[in-house]
Amino acid sequence: MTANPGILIRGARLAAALTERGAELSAAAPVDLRIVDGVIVERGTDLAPRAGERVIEADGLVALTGLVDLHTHLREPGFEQSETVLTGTRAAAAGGFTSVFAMANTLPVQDTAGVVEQVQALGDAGGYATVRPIGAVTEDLAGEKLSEIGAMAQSRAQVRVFSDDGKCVHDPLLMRRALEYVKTFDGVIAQHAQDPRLTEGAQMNEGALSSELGLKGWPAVAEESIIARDVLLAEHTGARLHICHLSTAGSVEVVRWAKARGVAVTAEVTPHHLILTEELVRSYDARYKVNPPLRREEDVLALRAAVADGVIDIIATDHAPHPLEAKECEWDAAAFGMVGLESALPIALATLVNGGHTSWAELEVLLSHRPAQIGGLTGAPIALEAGQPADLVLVDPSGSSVFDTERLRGMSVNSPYLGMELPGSVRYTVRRGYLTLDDGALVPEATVAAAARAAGATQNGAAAASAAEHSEVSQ
Ligand SMILES: NC(=O)N[C@@H](CC(=O)O)C(=O)O
Ligand SMILES: [Zn+2]
Ligand SMILES: [Zn+2]
Repeated sequence: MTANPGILIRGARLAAALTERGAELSAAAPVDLRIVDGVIVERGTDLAPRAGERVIEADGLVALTGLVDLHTHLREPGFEQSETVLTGTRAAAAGGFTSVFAMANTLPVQDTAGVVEQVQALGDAGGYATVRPIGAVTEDLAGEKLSEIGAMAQSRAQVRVFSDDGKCVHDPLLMRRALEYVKTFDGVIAQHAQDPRLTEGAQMNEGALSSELGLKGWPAVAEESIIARDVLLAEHTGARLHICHLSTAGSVEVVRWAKARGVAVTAEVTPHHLILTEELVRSYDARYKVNPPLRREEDVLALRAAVADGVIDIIATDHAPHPLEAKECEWDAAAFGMVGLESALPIALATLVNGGHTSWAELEVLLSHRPAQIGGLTGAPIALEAGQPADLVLVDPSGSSVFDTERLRGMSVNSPYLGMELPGSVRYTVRRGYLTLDDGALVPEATVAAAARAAGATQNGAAAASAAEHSEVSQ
């Protein structure tokens, strides 16, 4: 029956066991994990290898449940010169991600059941990661009329997260209606908080430096005022609100206040807003042009502290690939956005774990459990123990290396970290019991696609097949 003889991981340290900030790896006992047919079937010590089993020696490696990115731009359909679902999920696997939520700013926009189902199917076929499409809040992201939220939620893609990301849902009545709508099925609105009037033509963080450089400023209040409004709307409607890419100290204070009031708000921060500052804009190198813009050192420190004290719930990459010509131009003409899937874990190590702001166990929550929970992702593990789905990542936290284009596995190279020395590396990614990243090398497409098909036939396949039958009957 078992086509796949399984995997035995020996001597890994579980992130979940490293609960103290600043703890050495030796604070956790090494454990072995046996994986068969997409499930962790055994956890113990000194497990004996079985015939045909792939043995991974994980001494010195940390095991986390597979990373989940709530904010990825996969660009397909429409912008395949930047990324495709396949290339973006390869980048995800290289970064230790087993699931990604794909933003809706594609062409056509992910604002119908047909488009979200297409994106999800492309993810399923590739097999490098679970792709959960995000639905647009408004038709064509135009901010004028609500999209087919219900149809997307009921589609095979079962959309739970809705966002006009790239654009702010600015009309307060539309925002209110969207929140009311998603509340009926426990969905969530992920807001790109940017007041469009306050940021017309804006190019970088507003302050002394923007004046000095002669670039139009993007004030912190453009973000903070939308967050303040939306947490009040979330409180009023009782719906779940998620704030994308928090970038200012003031935003942290607004979210802190909202949480203290009991509002159902969650917040994300990107790796780049945890490490980079506006000073980089002095170079006029458009790799540093991003939305929201890089802010001041004070903001970076406030964001790290907010992760440490739980005001910020998750880290999300906002992986935003762009072709060279969109970046190798004058600052004003360049596109906003940075790739981030492959660098997320090293940056999180550099800024949070190695800095003593979070433990490994907290990092696993920030990059895996909590984003899964916010996005309503089903079938993701909540612990690496027997009976759980085998989505996991093995990370080598030791050493550091220069981050170069070799490390980028998507189509675009607009990373702000090229040439920087970053700690740690992702060694193995296991999705549904099969390898997508093997000792730092991506597993070939045909192998992964075949493994995904086989995995579909055993576990989730049963549910998917019955859902498909059901939808055929009901059509
Ligand atoms: N973050 C970015 O700078 N760009 C994103 C849009 C967005 O996330 O707002 C993109 O789609 O390129
Ligand atoms: Zn955005
Ligand atoms: Zn985005």
